Amino acid sequence: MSETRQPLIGISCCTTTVGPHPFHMAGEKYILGALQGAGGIPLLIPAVGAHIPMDALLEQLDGLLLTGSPSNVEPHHYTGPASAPGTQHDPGRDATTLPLIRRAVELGVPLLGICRGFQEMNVAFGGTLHQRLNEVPGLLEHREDTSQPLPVQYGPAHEVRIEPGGLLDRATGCSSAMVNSLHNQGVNRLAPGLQPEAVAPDGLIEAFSVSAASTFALGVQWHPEWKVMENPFYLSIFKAFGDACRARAARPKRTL
Ligand SMILES: N[C@@H](CCC(=O)NCCCC(=O)O)C(=O)O
Repeated sequence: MSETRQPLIGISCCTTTVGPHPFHMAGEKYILGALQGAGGIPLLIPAVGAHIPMDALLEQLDGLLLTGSPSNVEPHHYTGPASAPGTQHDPGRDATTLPLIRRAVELGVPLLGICRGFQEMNVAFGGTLHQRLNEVPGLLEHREDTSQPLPVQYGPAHEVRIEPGGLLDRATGCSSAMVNSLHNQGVNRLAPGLQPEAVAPDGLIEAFSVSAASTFALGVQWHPEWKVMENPFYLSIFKAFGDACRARAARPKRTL
């Protein structure tokens, strides 16, 4: 009997430029989250949109990790008003992740979306985003204080209440938890077919699952990848994702 192989986890990249050259990159904390938290082999997915053969890629992948990013999803993807001048966008990333998310769910590839990745999941399934949470009456401050060192920026910022009996409850065994908060966009209208899994004290949806998914498909607005091995709540999310990836890795795989 052969041992289950280590799952291959695709990680979404952002585009950037180094000197005059375009690059595709993903933050190290996401790579370590896939490697150490989920126990997978990380594979960076370049943000080249339709140039990537999506079905062939997803057939090889056992999981898909959608990273955070300073850039925002372009609002035309959710028929939102134009972004404020100076807003950072990444059309290559949008063109890659939005179709990839929909197809991953159709093909039963486990999915974990973080921050921008969580927002992408909502948009991919037809939801809308608040573009500037700080201008929405009644909401907490969800942005990080960028004048502080990183460990402070990624420190606990607010509580989330976890929906009893949901995917996140089953994954973590927690009814509430303290989470970090480093974003200024958020769920406005939740997409059809997404199930709230955690809510901030101001009512903002902070986690959801995909009701129709045949496997683990969770989005979280916070950053569980931050020092994942040191935070049992964050680690339990990556472990549950990793378990789903291992289950997929155990299936017979087609060769390309
Ligand atoms: N731009 C969006 C998403 C915020 C986000 O993902 N931040 C993470 C940045 C750091 C990193 O790459 O991990 C918003 O402002 O809501």
